[in-house]
Amino acid sequence: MTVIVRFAPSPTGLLHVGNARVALINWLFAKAHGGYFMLRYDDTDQARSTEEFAEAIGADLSWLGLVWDKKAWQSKRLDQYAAAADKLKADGRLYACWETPDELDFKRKRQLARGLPPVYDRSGLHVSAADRAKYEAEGRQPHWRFKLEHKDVRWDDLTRGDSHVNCTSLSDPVLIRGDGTYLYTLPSVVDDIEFEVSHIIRGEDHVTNSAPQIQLFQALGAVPPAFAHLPLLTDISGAGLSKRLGSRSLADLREQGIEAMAVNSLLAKLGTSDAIEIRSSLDQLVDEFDIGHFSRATPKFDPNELAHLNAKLLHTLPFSQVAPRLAALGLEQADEAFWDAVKANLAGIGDAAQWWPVVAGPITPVVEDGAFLAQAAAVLPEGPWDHATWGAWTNAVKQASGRKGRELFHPLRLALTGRENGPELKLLLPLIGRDKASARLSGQIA
Ligand SMILES: Nc1ncnc2c1ncn2[C@@H]1O[C@H](COP(=O)(O)OP(=O)(O)OP(=O)(O)O)[C@@H](O)[C@H]1O
Repeated sequence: MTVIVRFAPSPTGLLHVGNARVALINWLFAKAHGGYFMLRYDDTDQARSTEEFAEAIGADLSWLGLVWDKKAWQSKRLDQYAAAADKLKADGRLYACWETPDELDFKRKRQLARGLPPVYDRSGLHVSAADRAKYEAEGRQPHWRFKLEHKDVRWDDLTRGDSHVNCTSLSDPVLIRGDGTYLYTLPSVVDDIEFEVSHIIRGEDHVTNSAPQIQLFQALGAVPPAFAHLPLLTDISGAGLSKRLGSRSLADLREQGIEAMAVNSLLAKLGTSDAIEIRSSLDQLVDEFDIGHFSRATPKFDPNELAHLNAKLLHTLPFSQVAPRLAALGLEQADEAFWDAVKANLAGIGDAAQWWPVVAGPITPVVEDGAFLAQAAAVLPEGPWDHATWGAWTNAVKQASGRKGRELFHPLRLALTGRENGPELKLLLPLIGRDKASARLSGQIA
């Protein structure tokens, strides 16, 4: 069987880390099984969907490296949904209902007051021709419900195991609103059939939808795909994430200097039995992927954990990979030695910019003890300088001054870099060079 999966966001906001986790797991599942990943915009809600959000979602997925094999827009496929609706009507599985929202509300309240579950009573099935004519004359538009079979629907969920929903306790779902627009269910199933989706991997928010959807697959003459419902990712406080509220968006993370592979490394392993470690490529995550490793416990997104992974990742990146990005930060002259010196001290790649003046100048040195610095300047070695220079020089300063430890090193760092702490001076010193070092030790801006 060819594995075909889809990520189906509504373009109503920016992707958050929860959406990204589902997209990534779909993509990894497809690639681990030699299959295909589809991006499908669930944009039938024309009022809230925008082209800008659709583009931003595509850009976010591309940034993560989740290249899609196919892309579709539900708003361009309305004819297919109408054809499916016609078939369901002809088969007696889609029926018109004429209640107004107030009438439905009243019915629900009455049922609840009698201690009954607020399940739709199917009165739409028994509307007389006269009543129908009356409603039409009043200008009412019917909404359309899918007639469920009142039975238990079971499926073997790849994450939740044996799952079932008793459809007797569900209202027949509305598939088409009074204004003729489609709710999520019908377009989703029609697309999954047409695009031959083999596995639906999505958030747990869709578990109860699965039973009516399975019946809908069958009513449209198709075999339902396999399902995996993953627990929803929450914030560290346990609060939910929402695309519409703009929480934890990928765009924000990118803005903060977080690397795509740091996000992928975290989201591919969060909520699994595997250790969370930095991975430098999606291929590595594909090799390690097993959907059976995802647990049912609610995973929490911890920004500090991501920041920590990001710093670790930067440490592993070769200069060839970061050179264009350093250039984009205005550091065209930064070379491999600079990158190797600073990479361990960056929270985000943008931080490299703050270290550039330390090697290229000018900076204002911090002079704590001028006499000591003069003593140190006097024993500065002649060039050429390399990684051994710092050790040789500080040994000489130690001999000359009798200082050691922090008392020896800290004033040198303050003078040479103007900062309390930072990259290893062994690596920085040859980049600063003798002239600038000497000037800074005497308190000059250099
Ligand atoms: N917090 C979350 N954790 C994991 N998956 C999620 C989370 N929220 C949504 N998803 C999944 O993301 C996919 C895209 O869903 P959808 O576009 O409806 O996102 P959403 O964030 O729920 O949107 P909105 O906030 O606009 O309702 C679905 O598979 C959905 O189950």
